[in-house]
Amino acid sequence: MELFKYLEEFDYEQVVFCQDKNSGLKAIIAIHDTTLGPALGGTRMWTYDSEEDAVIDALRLAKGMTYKNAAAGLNLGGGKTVIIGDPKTDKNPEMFRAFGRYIQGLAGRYITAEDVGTTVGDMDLIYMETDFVTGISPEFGSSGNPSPATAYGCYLGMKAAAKEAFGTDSMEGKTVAVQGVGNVAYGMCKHLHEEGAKLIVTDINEESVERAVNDFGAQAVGIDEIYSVDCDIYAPCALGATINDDTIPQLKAKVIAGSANNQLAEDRHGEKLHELGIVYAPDYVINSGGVINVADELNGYNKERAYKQVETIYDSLTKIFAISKRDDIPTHKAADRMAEERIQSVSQTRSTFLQKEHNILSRR
Ligand SMILES: NC(=O)c1ccc[n+]([C@@H]2O[C@H](COP(=O)([O-])OP(=O)(O)OC[C@H]3O[C@@H](n4cnc5c(N)ncnc54)[C@H](O)[C@@H]3O)[C@@H](O)[C@H]2O)c1
Ligand SMILES: CC(C)C[C@H](N)C(=O)O
Repeated sequence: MELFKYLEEFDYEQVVFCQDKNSGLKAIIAIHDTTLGPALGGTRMWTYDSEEDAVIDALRLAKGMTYKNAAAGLNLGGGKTVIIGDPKTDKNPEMFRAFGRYIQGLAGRYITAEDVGTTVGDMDLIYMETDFVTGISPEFGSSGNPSPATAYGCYLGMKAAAKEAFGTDSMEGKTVAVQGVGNVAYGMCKHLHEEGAKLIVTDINEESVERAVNDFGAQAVGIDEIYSVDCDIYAPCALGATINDDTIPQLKAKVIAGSANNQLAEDRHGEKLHELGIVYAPDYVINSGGVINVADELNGYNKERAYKQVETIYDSLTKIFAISKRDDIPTHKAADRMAEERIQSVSQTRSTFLQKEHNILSRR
């Protein structure tokens, strides 16, 4: 790929390639934009088909974090890391310590946390080498695993989308088709089940499916069946790009609301959903509960304060749906506009030189 051409097109600030032969670390840290503050975004560990795929994933996810953090009202920029490898077989403590030293080298321009394939234990190893990591064990004064907060935000965001589509935000009797019942989706399903929703689930991991069937009476379906099942809401909670040319014609859902990052394969798929009258909750808004929760650590973590801020996801989505209707634009465009306006207005207030930035990392 022509890397610099891509960086210029989407205005990335920095990409760092990290290699440690001893531990097998191969990581890419992408920093998209730090106008609002240091770039905060998780670390994903995944087996990629090629190094180029890994670079592209890091870049797309980092840009998503810029928009997510801006739309969530956080004073944080966007960045993300991918570690190339199988999280089940390729991890070792030295790998995360080596990675922590690379983060320390960025001197606070980038702060990490969990994403797919990484755990609180991995964050604790990074913390041995750097302070610029969140989502570490609560014993250190941290918020721990961000998934429950993300799950709560997705549940509330789904209710806001249901209100838009069905005129009521009650989940009672609604059928939700969930793709991937991992950390976030399990918590989201718990909230939905408690409110009386019917669940249809799929996952490549059989144990995850069984857990949802046993705990919530969910109906299990095959991996490819999830798009076409009879349901009110489709919740993509695995990996990205599942809203595409193949899947859109299969959907019976009137709402798409789930935790996965980068759900639209391309922008035009968001336009197609708008044309079809399907209410799409933009991914980076509905799934911002986790980052809102870990970001609270920068002020000294307070769960009550953090969850109150997570609850604003409902109102943010309601506002986005209103802009989409008013201006007849797809919801993902309305969300982008909201995020870009915030970055633009803060960049103007920050044009005056200040010797020492306030409140960047007052730490736990
Ligand atoms: N964990 C968080 O706080 C958080 C925050 C924001 C966004 N997200 C996003 O939400 C998504 C889920 O995150 P998570 O932490 O629950 O991850 P996870 O790994 O715990 O769960 C993902 C689940 O999807 C399953 N899966 C993978 N490919 C699949 C496929 N093709 N079909 C069906 N199932 C498949 C996996 O087996 C796993 O059970 C990711 O896209 C992540 O980036 C997570
Ligand atoms: C907890 C966060 C910093 C990262 C999270 N995985 C996200 O995509 O939002």
